[in-house]
Amino acid sequence: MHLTDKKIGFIGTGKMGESLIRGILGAHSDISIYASDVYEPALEKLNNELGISVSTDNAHTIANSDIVVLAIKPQILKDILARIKDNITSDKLVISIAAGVPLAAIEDELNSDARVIRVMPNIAATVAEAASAICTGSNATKEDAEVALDIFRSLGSAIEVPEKLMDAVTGLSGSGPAYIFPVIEAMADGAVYEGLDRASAITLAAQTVLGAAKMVLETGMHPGELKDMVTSPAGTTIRGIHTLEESGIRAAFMNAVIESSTRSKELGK
Ligand SMILES: NC(=O)C1=CN([C@@H]2O[C@H](COP(=O)(O)OP(=O)(O)OC[C@H]3O[C@@H](n4cnc5c(N)ncnc54)[C@H](OP(=O)(O)O)[C@@H]3O)[C@@H](O)[C@H]2O)C=CC1
Ligand SMILES: O=C(O)[C@@H]1CCC=N1
Repeated sequence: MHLTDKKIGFIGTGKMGESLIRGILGAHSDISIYASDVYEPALEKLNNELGISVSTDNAHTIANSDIVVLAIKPQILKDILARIKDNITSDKLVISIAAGVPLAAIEDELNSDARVIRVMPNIAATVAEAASAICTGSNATKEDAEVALDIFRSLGSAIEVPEKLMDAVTGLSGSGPAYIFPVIEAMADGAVYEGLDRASAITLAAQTVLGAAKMVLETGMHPGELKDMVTSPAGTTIRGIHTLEESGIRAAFMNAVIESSTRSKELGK
């Protein structure tokens, strides 16, 4: 099975829908993508820039697709599912990326044979560096899971997890890019304070985050050990680390992930 044999439809072309569409087209330029949304200017932009087929009619998108990605807000998911229920036949694979919404809640709104997979990607799909996790619904086959993993691995990395861990994934990697953007901005601010120009400061800060992440992924070393490689005794780095620890950086990041996971659980209720 090749992904390019599949036609993918997007319901919702907001921030995440567009990110996934751009990422998928970057990885598979000849794939057929259909998309619908209520906001016509967003559709026109995607049609003009990417040449994909667009419509304001979700039924049209579904009819043309083998895989239907639900990229709409969790709060309106139930309403939309009720409206598209009879368009989702068992020959289609449904992928929901809605934060918090459990597979059972989605399956309850669809016909009993609906094949559903839940995925938590992140916005870095735009540049094929997303970190995604998937879990499978009661009718999804092994092949469906492979198809979903293929799609999201082509957008970065993807793993399968038990559904009970999806809120933790949401708090960590789903929301995570938004924790790191301010870190990059703030690090650059520090260098601007010290006299570096803004553009150079942002480039150096972003490359520093990218390089640190790549070292963790490629060396397999523990982040603490990598940190120790940078901190010379009585050097510059340990002074910076001391300040960060005084500011409670570890608790701040842990709490961000925990609070975001808690909000994901709330969205599922
Ligand atoms: N943003 C992110 O980084 C991530 C988001 N997610 C999940 O992705 C989903 C989408 O989030 P995001 O892209 O940020 O949200 P957006 O609001 O940017 O996108 C949702 C889009 O759906 C449109 N829409 C509303 N009603 C309908 C309808 N009836 N039919 C078709 N389209 C409709 C909205 O239009 P309008 O605005 O006019 O209402 C909007 O363009 C959410 O469930 C979120 O939890 C998951 C991982 C990361
Ligand atoms: O903030 C949100 O709710 C969505 C889900 C994960 C990232 N953005």
